[in-house]
Amino acid sequence: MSSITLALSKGRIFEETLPLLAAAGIVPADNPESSRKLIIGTNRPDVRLVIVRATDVPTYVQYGAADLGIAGRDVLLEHGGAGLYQPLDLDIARCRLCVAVPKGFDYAAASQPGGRIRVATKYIHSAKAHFAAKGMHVDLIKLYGSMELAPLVGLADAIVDLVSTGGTLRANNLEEVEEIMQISSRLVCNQASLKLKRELIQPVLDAFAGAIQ
Ligand SMILES: Nc1ncnc2c1ncn2[C@@H]1O[C@H](COP(=O)(O)OP(=O)(O)OP(=O)(O)O)[C@@H](O)[C@H]1O
Ligand SMILES: O=P(O)(O)OC[C@H]1O[C@H](OP(=O)(O)OP(=O)(O)O)[C@H](O)[C@@H]1O
Repeated sequence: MSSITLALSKGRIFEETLPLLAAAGIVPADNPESSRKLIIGTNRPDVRLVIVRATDVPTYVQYGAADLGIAGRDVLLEHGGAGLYQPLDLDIARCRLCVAVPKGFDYAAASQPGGRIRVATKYIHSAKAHFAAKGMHVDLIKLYGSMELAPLVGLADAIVDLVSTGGTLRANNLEEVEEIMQISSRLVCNQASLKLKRELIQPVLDAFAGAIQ
């Protein structure tokens, strides 16, 4: 019997995907927050979930280890999207990619064409494209977490990071100075899977599309 595998990350994406899965008649058998299982069955024998790191979702789908996945636009832009069909913006995990600096830092002066600053980020590709379009010279420092700390301890002048409520910036005396793009999560599909397993995948795509508010 043919079956489909959906790659999801724990936390907000899993939580916000549950109603979409429900609309497709799919109910996970375990909660990844409490279970250590990495492969989670569902009420449907032909659908299973694999729980992976948010940044690994596109890779699992690209290589066909998962047929479908849900990943943020931020993650997809860094991955590049090779081999992935992106049929749906699910409008979940909404936030924005921003430039932020310590309060009082004169970003307007530093960001004049020809200006040079040091920027810490996990989003090297998107940051590079943004600053290149502004004609700024930027030394990018790759971090994997807690970007907000970098300007506070002299590692960088600015950060490029995700902002939602702005609470993390405020708590660390930082301010947003530029929005780079709006972010939400998308459904991605392995291109070969879509051809070979269309009869299983299409109803899931249709149910998700119908459930997006
Ligand atoms: N504060 C936020 N509010 C809303 N959506 C967010 C927020 N932070 C991140 N996201 C979105 O949710 C996705 C998953 O974020 P999550 O925090 O679960 O993983 P992560 O910790 O960024 O990734 P990794 O585990 O690979 O380091 C991000 O790629 C982004 O698109
Ligand atoms: O504007 P806010 O509402 O404060 O959200 C912004 C924070 O959210 C994200 O981190 P996340 O919550 O994913 O942190 P974690 O990965 O450490 O859980 C992002 O990297 C910011 O630090």
